[in-house]
Amino acid sequence: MAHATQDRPTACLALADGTLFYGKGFGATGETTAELCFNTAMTGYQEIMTDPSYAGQVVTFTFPHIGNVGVNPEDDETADPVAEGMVVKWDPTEPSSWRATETLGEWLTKRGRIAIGGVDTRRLTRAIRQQGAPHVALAHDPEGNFDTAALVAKARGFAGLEGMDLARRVTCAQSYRWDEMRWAWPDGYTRQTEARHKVVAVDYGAKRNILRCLASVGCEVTVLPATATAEDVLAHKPDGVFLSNGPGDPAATGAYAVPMIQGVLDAGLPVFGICLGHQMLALALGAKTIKMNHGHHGANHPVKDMETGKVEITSMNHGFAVDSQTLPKGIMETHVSLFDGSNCGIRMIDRPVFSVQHHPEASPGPQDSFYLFERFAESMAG
Ligand SMILES: NC(=O)CC[C@H](N)C(=O)O
Repeated sequence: MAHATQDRPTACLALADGTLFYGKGFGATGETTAELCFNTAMTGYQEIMTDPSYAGQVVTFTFPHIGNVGVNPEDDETADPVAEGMVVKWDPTEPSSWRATETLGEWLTKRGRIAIGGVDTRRLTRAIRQQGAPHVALAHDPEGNFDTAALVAKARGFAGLEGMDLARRVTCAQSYRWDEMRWAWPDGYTRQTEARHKVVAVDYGAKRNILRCLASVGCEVTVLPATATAEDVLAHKPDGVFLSNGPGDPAATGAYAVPMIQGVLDAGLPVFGICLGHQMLALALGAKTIKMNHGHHGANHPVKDMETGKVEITSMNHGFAVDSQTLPKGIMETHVSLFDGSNCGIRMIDRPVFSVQHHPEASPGPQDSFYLFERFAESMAG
């Protein structure tokens, strides 16, 4: 009997269609509801869990060995994990890295995030690919008591990310100066340590490494909350404006971001956007965004630069996309996903206003996309 008790599942993942996955819980106990996505990256689970763009989502990791290098204070993309929970194949082993200060489980527990191990993540990923990102409830109970009908009902009750403005939830409370002039890359890759360009970065859920990358190409960065107006931005007399990544539906956040962006465009400033920032720049220029079936989440996504013909290996994390069919005249499609042909970049033909769907601050390439930061800095040099 002791054996049976030990094997009793302590976590349950319920999909809205009634499918149940059982496993071993780690991290916090309790319940959460979210949209479920899968991420194919082999490294960077800590950066993924702390990427604010994952708010409202539970992440299934397709790579089986998650947690095996522990967690450390340097790799956070923001102060807290913002993904709602994680689903993994194997239970994490003891960390084997000199950088580890905690186990993944301890770290998740402190931050109130639930994880389930021992799940057939291949089966789950196939289900996500076939049906689209499902709504789920994830529960962790050390006693293994689950009211599965109630969990399925909670999964069904989750409103979904469409129409959700989550940027307001994860943005900074107040403006601040990004003063970390430290290397954006572990190998010390940097271009510029002296600030030459005044940049306002509007924070819809910005990853720290984006701000580091801006600093490393010579930007003095002032970060403003998501709800900043064009007047708030222009009051800083910036040389250029950066629009960050972030969670939720671009159309919902666009309700207040688009007027701000249009005001900045009217002022004639260079603009650079990443991910949610890209989607909202597209909205401000008159294009539309759509919800994807299961999105792009991983660190091996090939993106073609249509102007040079070069392919960049990129990091991706998005569930919405710019509909390239809706790009108005004067806006060119600069980048395209080689996985499915979806839009990955735009620019105004006659002005230094551009944005990309992928994450040039992340480093699978490892530096394939860094030129975008340099392009932004050059556009402010005149
Ligand atoms: N990483 C991001 O900025 C994500 C943008 C948007 N929330 C999406 O899922 O498409």
